[in-house]
Amino acid sequence: MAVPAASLLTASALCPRESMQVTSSRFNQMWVVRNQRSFNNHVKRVFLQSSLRRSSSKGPVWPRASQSNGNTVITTEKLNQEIGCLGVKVEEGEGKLPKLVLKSNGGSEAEIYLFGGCISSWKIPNGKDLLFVRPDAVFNGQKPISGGIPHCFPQFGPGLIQQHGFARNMT
Ligand SMILES: O=P(O)(O)OC[C@H]1O[C@@H](O)[C@H](O)[C@@H](O)[C@@H]1O
Repeated sequence: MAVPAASLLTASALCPRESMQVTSSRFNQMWVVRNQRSFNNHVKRVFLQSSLRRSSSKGPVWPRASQSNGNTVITTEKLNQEIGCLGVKVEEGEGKLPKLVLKSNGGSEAEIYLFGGCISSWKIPNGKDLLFVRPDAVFNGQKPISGGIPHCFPQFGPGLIQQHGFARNMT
């Protein structure tokens, strides 16, 4: 399961002083993160190297949504067998994308799309949803889901790679 990769990436961004291991199933690598700056530099190096190998006359090819979708298709049923448990269920969400539905004893509920690890909904016990996605958000497993609580990594906003980084395209 690759979801923890996105979560760990965010955790490393939130805890820059912590040393932690970050695994990426997509790149089959494990990094020991000692600090955020060196991790970001490492990520940039990895992408620079791979993009230079694929560079054209137009310059380096940075990873984009359409290139991040080469994962094996796994059914909701199989995902439930792997990670489902009391209060944690995988359901088919918008665009047939799998989402985790978390239910607490206290009556609150959250939904997390595995694509990008995007938290799209958090309902408090009275049923009121405190999060929202953009009304025109696309759920096609290629374009990042706009809204909710996304994983923007390794950058926020525009920069060397696509807006808000590549983590929003990871599954
Ligand atoms: O449309 P995206 O890629 O999901 O980005 C979400 C938002 O990200 C913000 O950083 C931008 O200022 C907004 O303009 C944008 O709508």
